[in-house]
Amino acid sequence: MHYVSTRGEAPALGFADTVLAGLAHDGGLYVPAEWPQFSPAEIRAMRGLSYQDIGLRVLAPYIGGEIAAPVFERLVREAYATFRHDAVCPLVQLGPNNFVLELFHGPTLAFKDVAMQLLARVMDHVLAERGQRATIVGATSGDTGGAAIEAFGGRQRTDIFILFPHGRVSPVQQRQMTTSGAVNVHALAIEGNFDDCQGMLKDMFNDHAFRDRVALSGVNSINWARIMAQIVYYFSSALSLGAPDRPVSFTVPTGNFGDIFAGYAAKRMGLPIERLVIATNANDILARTFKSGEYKMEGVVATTSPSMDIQVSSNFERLLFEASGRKTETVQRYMANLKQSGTFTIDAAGLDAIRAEFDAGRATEPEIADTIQSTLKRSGYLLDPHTAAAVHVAKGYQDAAPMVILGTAHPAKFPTAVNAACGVLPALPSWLSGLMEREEKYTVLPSDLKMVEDYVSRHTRAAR
Ligand SMILES: Cc1ncc(COP(=O)(O)O)c(C=O)c1O
Ligand SMILES: N[C@@H](CCOP(=O)(O)O)C(=O)O
Repeated sequence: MHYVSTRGEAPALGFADTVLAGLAHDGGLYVPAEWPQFSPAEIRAMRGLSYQDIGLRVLAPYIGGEIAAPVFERLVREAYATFRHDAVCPLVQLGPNNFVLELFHGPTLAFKDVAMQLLARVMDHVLAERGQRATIVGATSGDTGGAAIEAFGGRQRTDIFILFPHGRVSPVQQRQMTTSGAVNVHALAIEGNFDDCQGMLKDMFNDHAFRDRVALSGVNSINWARIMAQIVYYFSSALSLGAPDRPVSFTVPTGNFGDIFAGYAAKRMGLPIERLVIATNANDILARTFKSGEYKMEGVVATTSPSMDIQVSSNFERLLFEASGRKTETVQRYMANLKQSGTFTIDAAGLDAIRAEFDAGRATEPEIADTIQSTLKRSGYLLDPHTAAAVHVAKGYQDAAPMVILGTAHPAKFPTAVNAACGVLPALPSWLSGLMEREEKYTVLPSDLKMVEDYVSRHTRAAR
């Protein structure tokens, strides 16, 4: 297996190089050169397997033999031993044909742990084999940062710098990033929003001198390994509901488009998926694009689902690549327009291709609050605001296929919003109970590329 850039001007790479590269050298994102295929019989044969064993089968073609099978098996088993539920990602039934896939039983209570726990182990293994170190820089709207710090904190071969928007993450999210205490962890509160943080991260990757000097790597979903690991739970949940003999639909709370792109990948691999529904909060650029074909930035508003307060949805580029028939010139044109004028228009064929695979809807703040309240009343189930956005949007798509809503965060990460919506104050699980009392350590920096690069250069131990 090798991986190609969505912009077509970077060398194709094998699995390990793709993981270390993060973003391609031409500014594009890596995607598999072809989608591995699973026949209905091969999918059927996964029924009844554990989450870990399904993962080993689904992920094997992507590794392409670059990590020896027994080693990869150990990494997978160690990664999911950190989860507090035997099923790793259990399904909970809310009503007839209606399910929540709980992705928040990992150490930081968000779906990011599913991929990050594996990515950290894979990266460590590759770096150790090569005798190298790496500097990891990540941008977060709240959850990726905590998951990355938890997964990479204390590791010998990496220093990790997480850029988060100052004052725009929940108090629990912030403490998960600022109280690690590990010497290789640096939490940077940036005076800006998530798009500013992610924009600077991409600029760092495109500053090749800096990138090479610090051996830059990324753990956002620009890194293919993040998407890859998230494909597994589409298989595991669909298998529990009768795949491949019964199609299943998914509604996914969406920001950076990584999670739902993993669903698209599962479909391309042969998993029968009826609908893939994009659910946004009030920052609805994806829902608007789906309707009009015009991707148009309008500024971000702060919501009770802060992790989805995103305008520049990085993985949408992977979809544009597929929807254009893998025409890298088309992707380059769209991305150049976006950079220049904050907008681009998807051509008719591309838009038809996207509409053939996806549906999309948005949830307003009152709709999210109402959904938290009514779901608690009707099903006795407490949603976090991100999952609630998806539950609201999914209501418009109830048909014959079971609908699986991706439960991306535990409600205790957003206690104020949940309490305001339904009067219940969700408590943190016991292993995190001291979190809010721990001492914080973080540095506030302006949204200024040179200042952030300078900070990273001075504090990394991987500089050449
Ligand atoms: C809790 C939560 N839900 C949903 C999302 C959106 O996921 P994605 O960015 O993969 O679309 C995020 C952040 O990305 C998140 O942290
Ligand atoms: N919502 C995310 C934003 C970054 O997403 P990623 O999946 O690209 O890492 C967050 O919580 O940080």
